Amino acid sequence: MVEALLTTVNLNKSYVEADRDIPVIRGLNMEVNPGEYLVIMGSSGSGKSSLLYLLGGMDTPSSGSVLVGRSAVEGLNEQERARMRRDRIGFVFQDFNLIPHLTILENILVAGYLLEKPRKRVIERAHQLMSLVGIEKLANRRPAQTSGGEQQRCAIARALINDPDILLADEPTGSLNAAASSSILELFDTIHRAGQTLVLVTHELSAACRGQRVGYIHHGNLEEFHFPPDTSLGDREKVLFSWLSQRGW
Ligand SMILES: Nc1ncnc2c1ncn2[C@@H]1O[C@H](COP(=O)(O)OP(=O)(O)OP(=O)(O)O)[C@@H](O)[C@H]1O
Repeated sequence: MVEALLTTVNLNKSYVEADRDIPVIRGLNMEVNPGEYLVIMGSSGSGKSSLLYLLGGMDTPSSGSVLVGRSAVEGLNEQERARMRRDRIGFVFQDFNLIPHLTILENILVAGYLLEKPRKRVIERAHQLMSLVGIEKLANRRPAQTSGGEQQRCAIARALINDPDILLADEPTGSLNAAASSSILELFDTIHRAGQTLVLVTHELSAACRGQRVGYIHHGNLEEFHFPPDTSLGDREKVLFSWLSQRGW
């Protein structure tokens, strides 16, 4: 049996507001398997980002477990958790989060230098990734001198510099126009075909249809949708829309 890369066991997350517990994730059980492309959807405020942060070890559950391989994240100390995030998880955000005074190349390298790898090897890998994501000519520009789509490509290269087991992306096309958005989704398809495991949070149907399976957060839990085999992108949108509508999306 294939071992899941990420597993949640009875995962709960509440936020405290005015001395009251507000539950967001409630007893959620899920797995992310090697090589899969999982999409997380849900209405606004349903807990998509919260779940992604828990999966990536960037936040701590109120109770329950997130297992990365066989290691429970909540059992790790701060240093071990930082190492786990650095070595195993890549994160892409809606707002790119690049460092403005560094060049595109330097933004990618910074994440790579955190690992104890030879510098030469990190620089080679950064150039390979810039070529993969199509920004090799922009290496010496600062983020402000590039478009939103190019900045997101840089952020994707940065997230891949340590060859993470899983790439987690939180609304990565949310700040982009339609053309840039669709080219980023094509880039995700390419990365996925090359074997990268992906978890994408999105509220866009067209983006969700690129995945293999959709998890819809409903009342703090995850309901799963599997696309019927051999359906066109257009038909995938129709069946997913119909399934989501039944759940009040
Ligand atoms: N640090 C926090 N403290 C208190 N409440 C929070 C905190 N972070 C998130 N929340 C609340 O938890 C709920 C889920 O937030 P989350 O950002 O995970 O939802 P989301 O599905 O990603 O939303 P959106 O699609 O609007 O980005 C929301 O009601 C939000 O206001």
